[in-house]
Amino acid sequence: MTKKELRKIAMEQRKMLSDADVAAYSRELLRQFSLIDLADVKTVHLFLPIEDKKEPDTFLFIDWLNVHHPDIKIIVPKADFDTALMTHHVYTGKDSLVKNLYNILEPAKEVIHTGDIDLVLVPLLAFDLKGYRVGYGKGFYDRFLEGVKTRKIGLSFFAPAECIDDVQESDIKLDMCIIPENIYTFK
Ligand SMILES: Nc1nc2c(c(=O)[nH]1)N(C=O)[C@@H](CNc1ccc(C(=O)N[C@@H](CCC(=O)O)C(=O)O)cc1)CN2
Ligand SMILES: Nc1ncnc2c1ncn2[C@@H]1O[C@H](COP(=O)(O)OP(=O)(O)OP(=O)(O)O)[C@@H](O)[C@H]1O
Repeated sequence: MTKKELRKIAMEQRKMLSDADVAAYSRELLRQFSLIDLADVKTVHLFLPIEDKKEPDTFLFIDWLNVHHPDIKIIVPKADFDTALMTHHVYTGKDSLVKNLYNILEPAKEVIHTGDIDLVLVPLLAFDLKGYRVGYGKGFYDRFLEGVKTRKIGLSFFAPAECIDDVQESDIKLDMCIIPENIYTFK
């Protein structure tokens, strides 16, 4: 299927989820994530969930990391919709977040992280069995992940599509994708 078709289906599937579904699936995603070896990970980059879009609740991941891996630094993005580029900032707690025009929580302060990132939790609407993904269609994560040496792990509430037909040169492949029931690893 095409990205456009997969995007539409995923948006409809998400709309059907109740808040309780989102919470339960998010806990299952975290349970799967907790099975991954983080021994070499010093820095984790993650997206903050957009209210109303029924994204995985990554605040559960933040809380879990703070308890089980207190030395891991957490980085969150700030998106510039004029340039489709993101800057990356050390997460210092919920109090430091503000909502932008697109209802995305982002750090208010401009302390930019320029060091290495060992692992990125990648938002997506759909992914396929090769590890390609479909997002909201602005290419933010493709631009960000181009040329960054890091482990890329997608988070999805739904099982993979067989194949994304219109993959482009600029599309970045995931190393893994977590769904509530399973972890997919791509070569
Ligand atoms: N939590 C989270 N943060 C993220 C992403 C994401 O997928 N999830 N992004 C991943 O790349 C970037 C943001 N991408 C986005 C793209 C579109 C819309 C949005 O609200 N679109 C409108 C349509 C607006 C338009 O087309 O002008 C909508 O869906 O109603 C939001 C975020 C960066 N930050
Ligand atoms: N590295 C890049 N440099 C320039 N343009 C890019 C790059 N990556 C993607 N694009 C462009 O951005 C647009 C959106 O790409 P695509 O449909 O793959 O977005 P997406 O992966 O669904 O969205 P997102 O990454 O925001 O979640 C496309 O027109 C694509 O050509």
